[in-house]
Amino acid sequence: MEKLIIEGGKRLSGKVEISGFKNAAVALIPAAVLAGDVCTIENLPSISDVKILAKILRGLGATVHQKNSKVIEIDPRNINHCFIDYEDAKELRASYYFLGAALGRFKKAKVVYPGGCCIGSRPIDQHIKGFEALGAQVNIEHGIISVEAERLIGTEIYLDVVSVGATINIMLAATKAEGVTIIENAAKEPHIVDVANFLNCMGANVRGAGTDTIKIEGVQQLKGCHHTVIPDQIEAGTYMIAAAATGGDVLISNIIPKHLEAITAKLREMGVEVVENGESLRVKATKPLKNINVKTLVYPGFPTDLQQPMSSLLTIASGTGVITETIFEGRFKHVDELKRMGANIKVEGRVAVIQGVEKLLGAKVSASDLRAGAALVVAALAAQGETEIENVHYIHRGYTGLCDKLTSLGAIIKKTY
Ligand SMILES: CC(=O)N[C@H]1[C@@H](OP(=O)(O)OP(=O)(O)OC[C@H]2O[C@@H](n3ccc(=O)[nH]c3=O)[C@H](O)[C@@H]2O)O[C@H](CO)[C@@H](O)[C@@H]1O
Ligand SMILES: C=C(OP(=O)(O)O)C(=O)O
Repeated sequence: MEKLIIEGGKRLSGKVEISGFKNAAVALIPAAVLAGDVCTIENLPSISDVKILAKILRGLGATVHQKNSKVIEIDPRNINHCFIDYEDAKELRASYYFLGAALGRFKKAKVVYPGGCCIGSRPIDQHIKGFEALGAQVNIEHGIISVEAERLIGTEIYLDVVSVGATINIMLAATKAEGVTIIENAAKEPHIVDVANFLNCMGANVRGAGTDTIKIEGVQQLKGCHHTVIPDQIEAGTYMIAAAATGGDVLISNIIPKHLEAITAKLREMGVEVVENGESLRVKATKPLKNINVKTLVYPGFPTDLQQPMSSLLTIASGTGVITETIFEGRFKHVDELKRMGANIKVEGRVAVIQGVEKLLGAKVSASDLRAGAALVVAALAAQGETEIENVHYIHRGYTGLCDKLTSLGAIIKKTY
């Protein structure tokens, strides 16, 4: 089993280029099922979630050509069914996007209940509500979600909770429904816009993505297209936090600064210098940092996916900080691991109270999920001595070339097996 060994206490400096957004890429690949011709997707991250989705597509009959580590060509024309079994579906959350895409194209699909990070209960009732409103029958038996419709008819769907996954899934299915679908209380995350742009590039008619009302006018046929994935705001935020945690000076390039406003604002509140320059940000930190309060919210609020790395930074800031996790009730599993490194954190329900300590000390720790892994990497980079991180496969779900990127910034990090 792969482990990361990090010798902490090295100041990060230099330039790091951000890869394509995991959460956009993992929706775009299933969305290609809807296309009537070849789709080329560029700036893909090199992560295990993308590899699994490509494998699933091949299993369904698509021709998938990985032109290089960042570019994939998908010809979905030979797909004639959609059944995704436990072995594939359990590996990641985004397997649920095949439900919406295949429902749009074939009017039916079967996908085993999705996996993904174990960070709370993660129901999919809003996806189901949307599919049913469009006219589909949904059954869940033996862990398999089956959706089937004679016709999909556009309608108005109000989401009871703001859900990224439900917004995208309904958008995918509605793209080929008859008439107009309106999603109210839609999620506004940047990847919703990226998926809408991809669909529109194929000939769909999706308007309002990025606002809380999305209007989709169904079309009969979609074509192939070229699309470039937007930069990964969570990867960028993780490097910004890592730079701050090591008192570093790092240029984060290939980003959209607008997508990073919440993290930029919070780092500045801590005393970190963040300077925006076109498609890059320079993050410069001098210790000690001031502790702050952070509350996770839907976009444009502070992203839950950065809450765990951010909590590592708060452990070494002076004073007391409070983290309130409003999206996923189980997203504090990394806390016990941070405590092994000397962090002073008390969790009650959805709130973590963090009393900053002078330093963290390297220890043996284990990642429980993707961003817990990122949080432990941040803590290890800042800690005194050596940290050994287990369960690194979670980190590979979402970070392209983490070791190489960190090494180029001056970190001392190696893999062992
Ligand atoms: C592959 C992907 O893009 N994953 C992201 C996506 O996950 P995911 O799409 O699973 O997250 P959602 O936005 O759907 O979840 C937000 C909240 O809504 C709840 N909910 C969701 C759907 C539903 O049908 N019913 C319901 O109650 C969830 O339990 C959660 O409390 O958005 C999350 C929130 O930004 C991110 O942390 C994940 O990284
Ligand atoms: C929770 C995450 O991913 P997923 O939804 O794919 O489990 C994440 O990217 O932080």
